Amino acid sequence: MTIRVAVTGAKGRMGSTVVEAVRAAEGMELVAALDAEDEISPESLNAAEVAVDFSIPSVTESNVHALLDAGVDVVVGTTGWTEESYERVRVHAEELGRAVLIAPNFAMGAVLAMKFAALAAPYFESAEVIEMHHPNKVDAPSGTAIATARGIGAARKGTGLDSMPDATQSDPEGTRGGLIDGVPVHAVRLRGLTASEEILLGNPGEQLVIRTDSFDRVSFMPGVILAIRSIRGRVGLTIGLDKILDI
Ligand SMILES: NC(=O)C1=CN([C@@H]2O[C@H](COP(=O)(O)OP(=O)(O)OC[C@H]3O[C@@H](n4cnc5c(N)ncnc54)[C@H](OP(=O)(O)O)[C@@H]3O)[C@@H](O)[C@H]2O)C=CC1
Ligand SMILES: O=C(O)C1=N[C@H](C(=O)O)C[C@H](O)C1
Repeated sequence: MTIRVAVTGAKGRMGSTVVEAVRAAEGMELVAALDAEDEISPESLNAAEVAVDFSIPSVTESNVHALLDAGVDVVVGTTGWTEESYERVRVHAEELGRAVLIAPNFAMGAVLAMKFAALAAPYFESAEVIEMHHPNKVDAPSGTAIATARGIGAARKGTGLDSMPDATQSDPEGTRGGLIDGVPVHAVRLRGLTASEEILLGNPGEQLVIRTDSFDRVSFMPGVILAIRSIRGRVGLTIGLDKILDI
């Protein structure tokens, strides 16, 4: 059976790539391509069953609520989510018996890098995350870096690795990065990049580096298409593509 798909943020870098991917996908039909100027309503969604949101961090939550009210399940790649906004969407989706999947990164390499980092984290004294993106990105740090740092922080809990070795006493310019769950996170914006992340893990005399690079936005498309196919039949909020891949 054909899945009727709508895209919100359809004129953006990711949205326009998703539009092409849905058009090319077997068993899917693109029935609506909405952007900033378009209202989200049952009419504008044109009987879509699943909507994919790649808009901007400041509007994604309200888009998701509007999409749920309009009667569709929602796949979200937009960043900017907090524990509070997750909770509001979880409650709304459960009330309506609908499904929302929010993933900070749909690229296989990035999903696995987050997993590998959490797996390695309890065995290293030091861990730092460096995310590197194109200079048009509006948010920092990246959603992927936040999720990576949270995964590392959670994996270190209860292991005796209370804090990381760091003798820094003075850093008036904040060059040691931002701390997320105790993990230093550094953001680079560089012309020529698309999306990269490096996780550095250190012990006396050794280092493990986990690196993932998206050179092209096509890297995110297999994950987005898989999410569209998998979301039907689920209820409530799912966070992360790893849950769909069951890894
Ligand atoms: N999960 C993942 O795998 C990935 C996630 N991302 C995330 O996806 C998001 C989008 O990134 P990117 O495509 O580069 O950004 P862009 O700025 O290229 O695209 C965003 C689009 O959304 C539009 N928009 C603005 N307001 C609304 C609205 N209310 N409703 C619908 N659309 C709206 C923008 O229009 P206008 O320009 O007129 O404001 C623009 O066309 C970011 O949060 C980014 O971090 C990116 C890559 C992969
Ligand atoms: O804005 C981007 O480009 C990306 N955003 C996501 C993020 O913030 O993690 C995913 C990927 O890194 C590309």
